[in-house]
Amino acid sequence: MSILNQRWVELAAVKRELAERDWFPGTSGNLAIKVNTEPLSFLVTSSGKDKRIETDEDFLLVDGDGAALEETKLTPSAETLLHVEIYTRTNAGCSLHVHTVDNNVISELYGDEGGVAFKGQEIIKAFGLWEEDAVWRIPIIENAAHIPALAADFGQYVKEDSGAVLIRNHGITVWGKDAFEAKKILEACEFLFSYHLKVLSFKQAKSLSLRA
Ligand SMILES: CSCCC(=O)C(=O)COP(=O)(O)O
Ligand SMILES: [Zn+2]
Repeated sequence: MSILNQRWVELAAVKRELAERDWFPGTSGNLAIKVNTEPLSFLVTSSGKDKRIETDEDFLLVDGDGAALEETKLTPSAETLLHVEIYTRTNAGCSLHVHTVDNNVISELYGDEGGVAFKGQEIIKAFGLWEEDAVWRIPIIENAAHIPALAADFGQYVKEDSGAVLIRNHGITVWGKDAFEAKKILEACEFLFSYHLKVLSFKQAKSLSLRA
């Protein structure tokens, strides 16, 4: 199997798993996987499709500017430039972007602080942080309709070969050395968001019941 086909199969498997989690509401989300480093090329999801459905037009190959490398009627994801930032700034091999209610609520709750930090949670070992007092901080950037501006802002936080950035009231983009690592980071982030929101709501319910 060619590298291109191998990467297609890998990305299709991730897409299937994220779809099973219902992480692609309303056609949102986009995924990418690197095919070649020099010159850069990567597969990215076609824009505007229902990513829960599997077709042979799910991905297209683009270059380091995010432009299609083959004659196609498909349009690369509107957010391809964010994936370009990742592959041009790091050695990451896969990048994933999803919109969930939990990541949107967390981004709104902590957006004014420019980030959200998690500590004291076993799952942050998924980010390669093994120390007892380790802190995992996810930057939060403001959303922008102008994608080149959004990508430029996003790029400032793309420094390591794996990471995550929340886009306020939009979604999360994560990346890792390969599809396995990117998915692990995404799942760990969403676990932390869901846990945190549950704790906040139970604490509020408890304080209300103590006041009653
Ligand atoms: C209805 S979601 C709005 C666009 C977006 O944020 C997204 O993630 C999906 O865009 P794409 O062009 O990748 O389909
Ligand atoms: Zn999006």
